[in-house]
Order: sequence, then structure tokens, then C-alpha cells
Amino acid sequence: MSEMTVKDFAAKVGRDVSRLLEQMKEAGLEHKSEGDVVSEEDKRQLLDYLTKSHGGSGSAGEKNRVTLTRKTRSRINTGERGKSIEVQVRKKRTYVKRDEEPAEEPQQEESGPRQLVGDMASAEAKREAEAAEEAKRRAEEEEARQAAEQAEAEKAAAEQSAAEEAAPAKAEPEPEIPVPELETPAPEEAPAPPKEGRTEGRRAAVKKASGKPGKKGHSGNEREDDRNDREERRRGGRKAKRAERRGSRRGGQGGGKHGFQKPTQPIVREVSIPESISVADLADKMSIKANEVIKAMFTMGAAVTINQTIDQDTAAIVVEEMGHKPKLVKDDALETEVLEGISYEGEEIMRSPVVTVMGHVDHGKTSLLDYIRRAKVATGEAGGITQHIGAYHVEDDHGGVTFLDTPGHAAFTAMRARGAKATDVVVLVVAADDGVMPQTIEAVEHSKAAEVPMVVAVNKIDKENADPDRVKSELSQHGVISEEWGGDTQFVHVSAQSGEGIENLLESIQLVSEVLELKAVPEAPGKGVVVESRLDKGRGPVATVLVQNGTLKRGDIVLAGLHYGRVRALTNELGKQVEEVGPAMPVEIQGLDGTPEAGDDFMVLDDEKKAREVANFRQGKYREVRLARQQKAKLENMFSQMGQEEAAKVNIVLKADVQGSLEAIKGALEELSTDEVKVAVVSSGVGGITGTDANLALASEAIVVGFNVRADAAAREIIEREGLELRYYSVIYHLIDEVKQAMSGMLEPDWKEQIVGVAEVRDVFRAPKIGQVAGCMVLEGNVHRQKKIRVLRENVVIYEGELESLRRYKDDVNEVRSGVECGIGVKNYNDVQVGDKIEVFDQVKVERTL
Ligand SMILES: Nc1nc2c(ncn2[C@@H]2O[C@H](COP(=O)(O)OP(=O)(O)OP(=O)(O)O)[C@@H](O)[C@H]2O)c(=O)[nH]1
Repeated sequence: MSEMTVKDFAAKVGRDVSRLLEQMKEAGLEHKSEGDVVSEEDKRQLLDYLTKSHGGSGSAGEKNRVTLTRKTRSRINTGERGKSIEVQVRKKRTYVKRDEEPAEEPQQEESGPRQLVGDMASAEAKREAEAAEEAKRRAEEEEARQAAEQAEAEKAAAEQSAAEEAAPAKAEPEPEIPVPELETPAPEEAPAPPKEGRTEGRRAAVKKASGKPGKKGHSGNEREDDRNDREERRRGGRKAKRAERRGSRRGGQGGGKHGFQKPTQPIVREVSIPESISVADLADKMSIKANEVIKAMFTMGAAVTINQTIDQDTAAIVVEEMGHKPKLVKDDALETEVLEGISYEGEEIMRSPVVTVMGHVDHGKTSLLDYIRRAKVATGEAGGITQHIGAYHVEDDHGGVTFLDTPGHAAFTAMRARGAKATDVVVLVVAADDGVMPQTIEAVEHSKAAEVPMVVAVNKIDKENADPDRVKSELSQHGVISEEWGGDTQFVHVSAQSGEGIENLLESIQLVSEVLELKAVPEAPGKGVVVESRLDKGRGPVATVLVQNGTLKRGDIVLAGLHYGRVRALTNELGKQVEEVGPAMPVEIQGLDGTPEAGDDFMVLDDEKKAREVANFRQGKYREVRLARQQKAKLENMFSQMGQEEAAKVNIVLKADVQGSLEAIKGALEELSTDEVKVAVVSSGVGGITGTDANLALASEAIVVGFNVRADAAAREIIEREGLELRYYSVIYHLIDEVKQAMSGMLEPDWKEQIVGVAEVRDVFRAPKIGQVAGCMVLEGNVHRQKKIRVLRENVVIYEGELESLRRYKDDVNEVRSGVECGIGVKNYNDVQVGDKIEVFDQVKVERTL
């Protein structure tokens, strides 16, 4: 760099040489002539002097600064129905140059300290200042625009994060929004206080631009800025503010430097999509407005509304279309997370067994349960009156036994049907004077299917004609062998009337349960199964639950099946309010928001919100779950699922008209079993299909097969409600053949029978020419003259054929509707009786729904 003389310097700053010399002299410099050399130090000294003489305080040796004040206005389109916001940016900026730092304009570097001071400002300097100002103004406008854009993005991000905070299922962490960094001349900003340095977003930009009141004072502007600020805050809402602050924290680490970075490419988010999602929620997850999703879907050919729920596949396409990455999640992720999050760890203790009493009608189940309750429950509770709450606990010398107080198979299968395994031991009551009866066998099948050990209570032992050995031998034919005979089942002789043998029975139950090693963790949160529930007029929903593990306390948040609530009161079987109940104890709870079903599971959660969410989800999902389960139990699907599991098993509940056919079908079906596929007749019996059969089929995912028998109303209701597969056959060969075909995967779309109408015979008379005529009432569907019929007696088929005649009064008709009386003549059959049913059926082609 060549040396600069006074003349050069004067020319550079556009000053008269003599005037410059004069000022230099005043500044204490010794330059006399235009040829004297001006050093950097000289220039600094002169500048310092001039700064002071113009009211400045800084030393030329420290910093040079220039202050610019700007006001810019711009409009920003919010993208929301043409709405735009006017952004007014007021900025007062001081640009400071340190000696050691590069000057604002590089060309100035060589000329030393800036020459833009006071009256020394030359024309060139002015031009430079103007250029700098212009550049700064543009930078500010750009900055404000970017800040506004960023604030929008931040707002969306804040909404997104708020939505995700609300969602309990922790989705993947949202990709962090790159924080645009404002391109401000950071070095010049160095002296600014750090508070000002932490300026991000539109609000921050506006705030920063307004700065602190300068010398001239900007109180008016300040107020306006505050207003802007408030307005902005109102628009952005608290969420945006929170997000801003979060952003500030992130960006604040850079000291005076902005933390923002303008996104240089579109933000690709990973959007987790449940099995169904509303348009609004989907938009939320993508941090965009719902109408953008609606618009996108419209262009894809689907007109949807903001609240419409779309399926996972559609949502995934939309997400991809919008440039994000879909991540499919299972709907029950929330439920799984909540339920798996509960810890049941702790010290295990032995718990009492839970017992269900089963047996044939009138063999003494109720008497036995009543006797034990009377004799045991009130022990030590003087005057205590036992309440029926569906279960009770008795204490004995071995740790007590809990009885489920609803005897019979129906309750047992209903529980099992809901997947509950509440019973540890089954007490099979067989009357010693009556022996093994159909329901005894059914009970054996139920407990075997549920893999629950059994204790046989040979009851009515007090009776004269009691024959306990007969019971032993009859049961042995059904695979229940007494210990005395080398088997593993205990037979206890009891009398529910006199109480004889009851202690032995309780002891036997204890022995069986010892083998089972029943354990529980008392300090864990309570969980168990719903035994029964009802809606009490005064108390609202009341449910009896059996605590299987942990401890249930008053005030706990409970989720039970599709319902939830805070436990307001716990009442035991003596009608007493208790504070808590431990494992294997039944208790009645109040506080649920509805009545759960028997067999529903219940558990204590630590968070009411989670309980509500899971309950809501279950309610919504209930139907779909049921449908899925229905599909699983279909004969076709059963076989189609084979190969997916190691040993496929097809369960069948078989009912037939006579014992002979039953045995034949059962044998033939079981012979069909191969190494890969097992056919198991889980229950079989003679007679119509009952509700218990249907429940058992539901519990064991079996198909119900009726051979010349029909389902009664209760069974039909369950079959229909649960979508079980029910097949009627009248030819053994057809039955076996169809199962065989299905097993080899050859089940073709077939012709199925469809019952189109049922009429009940109310009267029977003889007409001279026609023969026997049955006066009938059509109960269901229509009776058609041309269609095939069957005559049913007590739900068992007794005849299959055609109609001879169908009349309304004296007219021959082709069809008679439900609720209408008619006269029916059955072709070649003259034994129709009052109470019989005439079933009209059709052959329909059924497409396989694999
Ligand atoms: N002699 C005698 N009679 C009994 C005994 N146990 C029950 N009974 C009688 O047998 C009848 C039927 O008893 P329940 O207890 O109602 O039989 P259950 O099995 O509950 O019958 P359902 O409720 O209809 O299924 C009643 O009249 C009882 O009094 C017993 O040990 N000895």
C-alpha cells in the first residue's frame, strides 16, 4: 500500500487541503504541507478529534460506527383465503467497525478508518453511505419477509408439536424444523446487547428492528411496535409463542447470532398414520392446514370433509402426495403401550383359587354354593348378611377359596367367550342319585376345553338311593377317572343339604390349587376380570370384579372393557365398604361410566386421560374387532389360515338329532385329522343348538354344526351377534365331504341353504280332499308355496319335503308373509302336530369370502 499524503487524503475525502491541514492541526497533528505523509495513526487521531467535536464519545482507536434508521413496510400473504398482513419494520441500526475486523465495504479496508464522519463526509463517502443504506434496507426487507415466513412455519410447527403433546402415543420425534438464520451482518452486531441478539421469527424481527429508543427517542414508535407485537402474539397464539421460545433457546446459543436458518429444501416429515384418521388430524400431523389436504384429495378425485375419517391406505397416499413419508402404525399401539407400561413386578405370594361350580340341572349347584356361603362367609361377622355380588370368598385353614357365584355353564362359557380365564378349578356337581347327565358331560367338555382342573362333588350323598360308584364309572367313560381308579381327579362325597363332606371338598380344592401354584403380587396395581355388572338406580353402573393380581384401591382409575372411571366405592360380599382388595378377592365397584360385560378384563391405570383414550378407542374398535373375530371363525377362513400356525386345529361344536348320528359324525370328523390339520369336536350332544353351545363355539373359535337340529332363539342371537359360523346338514356324507374339501383347500363357492321363513303350527285339522292341513302363523320371513320345507319338532328335523298346499282362508296363494295366518298342507306327510315348526328354505349360491 502506497503512502498517502495530505493532498491525497484531502482529495479522497473531498476537502480543501488548507482546511484539512487546519483541522489536523486542531487535532494535534504536526502536518504542515500538502506533501506530508498521513499515517493510519494520524487518520485515527484526526477522526477521534472530529468525533469528539461532533458530540461523539468514542475513541477513534476503538470503534467506528454509523447509525441508520429505517422504516419499511411490506405485505405478507398468509395463504389463508387471500388474507395478508402488513408488516411494518422499524429499524435503528448501528454499524460498528472494529479495526481488526473487515470493514463493511472491503475497498475501505485499505483506506483505514472510515471517513464518514461529521462534516468530513465527502461526496464519495456519502455515496458509499447511501449504497450501504440501500443494501441494508434491502437486507432488512428480506429479513422481515423471511422472519414472517418463518413465523408461519413456526406456528404450524407449534400446532403440530402441541397436537403431538396431546397424543399419548409418542409418535416418532418430529424432524426438527431447520431454523432459518437471518443473514444479518453479524460482526457489526457484536456490540448489540445479547437480548437483542436473540431475535428470531417475525415477532423477533419486528422487535429487533424497533430496537431500543435511540438518542432522538421513539416512544411513539415504541407504542406502535408494542401494538404490533401484541397483535402478532394474538395471531400466532400461545403455541407459536412457545415454539418461538423453544426456537430461541435453540438459536440463542449463538450469542448475538441468529439461530434461524432458512429452509433450503422442503421439510419431509415422517407422518405416523393409524388405521383410520380424520382429515383434520392428518393435516395436523403434516403441519399443514386441513383445507390443503382436502384440496389435494380433491385433485386426486376424492371429495372429503374436514371431519371425515379416511382409511390408512388412503391417508398414506395423501401423505406421499404431499411430499412426506407415511409411517403406518397399528391402531392398538396406544392400548398396547398403555397396558404394557404397567409394571406388575414385585414380591409374589400364594393366592386363593377361584372356583366355578358346574353340573346338570337340579344336581345341587345352587344348594352347594348357598351352603358354603351361609356356613363360611358370615363366620366371625355376627349378623352379617351376605349379599349376592356374583362371587364370594371363604376363609379356611389353607388360605381361602373364592367362588364365582353364578353356577352353570352359561356363565362359564360367557366368560371364556370374552377370553377371560377367571376360573382356576371347576367343581363338577353330580347328584349321586341321578348319575351323569347330558349337562354333566357338557360341563366336562367345557372344563377340558378351558384346560381347567376339576374336582367332582358327588352330591346328595345323604339320599337313600345315592350311588356314588355309578357316578365314578359313568364319568370314567368321559375321561374323568377318579384317583382311586388311578386317574387324577378327586371325587368328594358331599351333601349340600346337611353339609356333609363340604370341608373335604374345600380341602380337595386347595390340593388341586397347590399344584397350580397360584401366585400374585399384592403391591402391584390391581387387575382382573369383570364377573358381572348392572345399572343400579341409585348408584349408577355397578360391577363385580375379581382382582386376579395386585391390589385395587378406592380412588383408583380403572379401565374395564369398554368403560373406565375412578373407583368411588368398593363393597364386599357382606355389603361393607372397604378401602382396598387384594388378589383373588371379589368386590363390587362403583364409578365406572358404563356397565362392562362379564369376562371383560379390568386394570388400574395411573392416568385418567389414558384410560379414557383406551376406552374410547375400544368402543370405536369394538365392532371391527368383532368382525375380525367373526371372519376368523368361518370354516373357509379357518382352513385358509392353516399353514400360518404350526398345528392347525379346527374346532367344531356338534349337535345332532339322535345319538347314533352324533357318534357316527363325531367319529368320521375326528378321523379326518391329519398331521397338519386336527379336527376337534370340542362339544357334542343330542338336541337343538342352545346358547351355551354358541358361547362355547365363540370361546373356542369353533364352528357350530347342526345335524338335523336347529339353533334356538338364544343361540341364534349369539351366533348372529358374534357372526359365528353355523352350518346345518341333513346328510352325513355332505357334512364330512364339505369339511374334507375345505381341509384340502377346495371349498368351492357353494350352494348353501338359507332359511327364508318359519311358520308355527297352531292347529291341525283334516280336510276331506287335501288330507291333513296345519293352521299356521308365519313367525319369520315368508312361506313360499314352491320352496322346499322341513318339519321341526323341538328344533329337531323330523321331515323334509315339499308343500302340497298353501292357503289363506279358501284361496290358494303362492306366498304368505310374516305375522299372517295360513293353512299348510305338507306333501306326503300327515304327522304334523301343534307346536311343530315348518321351515321353508332356499338354496343360494354363496361366494367364498377368503
Ligand atoms: N337330599 C338332598 N337334596 C339336595 C341336595 N342338594 C340339593 N338338593 C335339592 O335338589 C334340588 C335342586 O337343587 P339346586 O341347588 O337348585 O340344583 P341346581 O343344580 O342349582 O339346579 P338349577 O339351578 O336348576 O341348575 C333342590 O330341591 C335341593 O333342595 C343334597 O345334598 N341332598
